[in-house]
Amino acid sequence: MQIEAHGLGKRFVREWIFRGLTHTFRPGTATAILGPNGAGKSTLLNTLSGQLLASEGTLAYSRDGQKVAVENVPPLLAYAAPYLELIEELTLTELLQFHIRFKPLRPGFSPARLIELMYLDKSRHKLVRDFSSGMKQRLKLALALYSHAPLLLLDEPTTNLDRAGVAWYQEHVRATLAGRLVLVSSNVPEEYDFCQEQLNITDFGAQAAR
Ligand SMILES: Nc1ncnc2c1ncn2[C@@H]1O[C@H](COP(=O)(O)OP(=O)(O)OP(=O)(O)O)[C@@H](O)[C@H]1O
Repeated sequence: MQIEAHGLGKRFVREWIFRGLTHTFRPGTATAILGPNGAGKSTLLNTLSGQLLASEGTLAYSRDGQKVAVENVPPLLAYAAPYLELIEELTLTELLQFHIRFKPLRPGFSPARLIELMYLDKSRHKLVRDFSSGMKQRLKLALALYSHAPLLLLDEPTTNLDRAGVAWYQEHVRATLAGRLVLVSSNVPEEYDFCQEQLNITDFGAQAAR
């Protein structure tokens, strides 16, 4: 998956969040989107993935040299972020079975395998509502990392994770990078130290929370 942004800008009402962003995000690369709180990292991720409409500029998506229309991006996208909700009324097993009907897992992976990888065997029949915040984050990450999707967006991926959880993230993000376009929004080096590229959103007019 490749994303070409040209002169990209996003404004909420009269406030420009970023402007003039021209960059090609190439397949098989991982880019860290850096910047202070409130600068617009999440807004940029959502704009790049077509979930928010850009206020100016253009975005072009392609996969294996073929153009991809913006409305066809969602099935190609796996996304983990603090503001994306899990279905709390389901048990872990029910949630995985429901989720994979819309977002299949990578070939060779099953819900049972994912539960093992997350070390959540004892919680397979527990309601997601009753998970700790760290367990929920590990679940969100596993669903994104192990989805069969060529575009992976990770927004503040170690939110709520303890040391063991951070080590788990680092192991599994590296295990699932190959061939994907990965964008990580972060302020924490341990979340993005595998990224070959860095893009600082303040270079495009963004400012800290105001
Ligand atoms: N839907 C919206 N309407 C109006 N303003 C918005 C909207 N979404 C975000 N903003 C504003 O855009 C700016 C950037 O927010 P964003 O969440 O993208 O920053 P961030 O860099 O991801 O922050 P953090 O590091 O704190 O998560 C903030 O000033 C925020 O209030």
